[in-house]
Amino acid sequence: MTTEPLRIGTRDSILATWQARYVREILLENGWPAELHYIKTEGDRVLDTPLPLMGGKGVFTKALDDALLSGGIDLAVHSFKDIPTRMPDGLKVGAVSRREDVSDVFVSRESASGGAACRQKSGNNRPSFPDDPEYRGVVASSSNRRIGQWLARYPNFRVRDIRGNIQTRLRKVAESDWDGAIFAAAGLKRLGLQHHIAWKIDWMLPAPAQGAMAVMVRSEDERIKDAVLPVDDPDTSLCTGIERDVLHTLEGGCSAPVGAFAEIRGRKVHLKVNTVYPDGSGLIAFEMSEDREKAGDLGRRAADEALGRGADTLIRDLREGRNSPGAL
Ligand SMILES: NCc1[nH]cc(CCC(=O)O)c1CC(=O)O
Repeated sequence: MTTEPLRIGTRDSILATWQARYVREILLENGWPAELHYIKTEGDRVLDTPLPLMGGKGVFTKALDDALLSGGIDLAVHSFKDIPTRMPDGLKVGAVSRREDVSDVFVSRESASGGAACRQKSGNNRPSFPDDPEYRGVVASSSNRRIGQWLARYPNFRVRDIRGNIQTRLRKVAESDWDGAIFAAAGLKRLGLQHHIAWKIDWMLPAPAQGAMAVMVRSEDERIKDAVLPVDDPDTSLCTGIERDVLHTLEGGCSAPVGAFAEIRGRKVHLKVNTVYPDGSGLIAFEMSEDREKAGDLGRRAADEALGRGADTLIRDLREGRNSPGAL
């Protein structure tokens, strides 16, 4: 039995590092010392291109997949929502962590710099700008899903692209003349930056697997698969698996405007799905539930339901470069 520490591959952003350290703690508690290996991905290097234009698939994961396959690292820790639904040959998800807050939140120009002073009382998710459909505001996001859902609700907003790690994005918002930007609550909370949240966007559906971490391992590496098992939360694994099945069946990449959120309520799994054009038109939204024991194909069935309701046209239009229905 060797005593070499396990090698955990991670991106070098502070969120990625926090997540890799979280996994390292659990491994250590279970008798597996481990060290972090920092690896830059295309998504870290190329910061001047909007995410949906970067070819989507695996911009935050490919360099870590390659390091796993070549044996340079033993496991890789990711935000699960950044992992393409099509797994590279030879790799698999070995564990899915319990979820942080899954919601998307609004960081206003004021809360990006000031924080707590402008924070609203919890339970009050009222917008930080005039809640008037005529209001012509500006919101920043590089996610088609967030932009589409936002414009479906606030069609008079203009949209700005925003890239970079969490601190960079907070700084950009603070220095901007925008109303604010949309962030994942999970990232801000993990880093103790929740005081920058102005309000929770409680009507927005998160990305499939948002708020969960996933540990990637080599499919054949029994030793590492055993080591990472204590990180796994079976309920989160079930729910995020269903959400990712929706995206996979719709054949949307990680930049597809697909929201999906599954949660366990008693004996049932309850799933919410929506799809929308990035210009805010053509919103399709519905819910389905199924007994836990029979929920194995809930994600696929929900995707079929979405296709029947018109998501087939959306997927075709986006693949052919049309961002709104009928636009040629
Ligand atoms: N796409 C980048 C990304 N990937 C995971 C998170 C946050 C953590 C999570 O959602 O699990 C973020 C930042 C964001 O969306 O604001």
